[in-house]
Amino acid sequence: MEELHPTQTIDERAPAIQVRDLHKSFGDNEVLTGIDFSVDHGQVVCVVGPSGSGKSTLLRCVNRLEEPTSGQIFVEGIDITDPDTELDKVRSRIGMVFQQFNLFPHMTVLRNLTIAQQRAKKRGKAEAETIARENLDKVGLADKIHAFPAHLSGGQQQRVAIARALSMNPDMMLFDEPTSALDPELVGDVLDVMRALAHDGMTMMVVTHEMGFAREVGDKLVFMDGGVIVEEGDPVQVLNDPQHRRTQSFLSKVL
Ligand SMILES: Nc1ncnc2c1ncn2[C@@H]1O[C@H](COP(=O)(O)OP(=O)(O)OP(=O)(O)O)[C@@H](O)[C@H]1O
Repeated sequence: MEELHPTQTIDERAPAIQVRDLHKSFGDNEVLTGIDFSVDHGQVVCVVGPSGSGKSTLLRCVNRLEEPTSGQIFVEGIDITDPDTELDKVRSRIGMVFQQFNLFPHMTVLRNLTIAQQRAKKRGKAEAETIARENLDKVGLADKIHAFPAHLSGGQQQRVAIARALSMNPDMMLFDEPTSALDPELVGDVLDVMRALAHDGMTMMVVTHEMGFAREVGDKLVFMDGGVIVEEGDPVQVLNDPQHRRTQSFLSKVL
């Protein structure tokens, strides 16, 4: 039997995500300047910080949409910065939801959910459609299966994007400002879906300024500024305890 390289083996006891001394530069602009943190299985970690502080870059490094300049990132014990790691296998364990939904506009909702399953997971059409229907039901959009994205509200499109990510059976989900592009009245439905996922035990890393969500389901609140984590802790404590005044001062300006 082929021997596995140690860093290629999933370690169930390891944190879901562990980041060590992560640096990322674009040219001579160092955007992440030494990030250390971890996310345990089933935890919900919310990330806040000013525009340009590196929040999206951090998420994008975790699923290797960006290549770190230095440092290490372990996903379930696998070092994804190791050149020997098969990135596609690790990426398939991580679902990502973007601010702008990123649905294919020329495809129906159903096709948006089946295409990656068929291509990346090699599922047959019938199986992919069954899984798609289950996940659309979960986000309350079973009746929109044949609609095109342009005929849905922003909130509905984002719920389709969440259902699409779930259809790949991820172990964890990364959300990059999932409600920032939505009209205020549509935010609640998306947050309800995310709350339900959190209650089901999904491991989640969420860039968001929705502090009601962080308080209610977040296990950790991380404040980034200038490419580093400035403060972190239990959301209720970070939001109330004077010790975390830098996070509070930032939030008081943006909320
Ligand atoms: N592909 C890229 N090429 C060059 N610079 C980039 C790239 N991506 C991000 N940056 C720069 O990195 C810095 C951090 O960007 P990032 O998007 O991670 O911040 P952010 O905290 O998520 O901001 P926002 O809240 O506005 O989305 C910014 O100065 C940005 O211009």
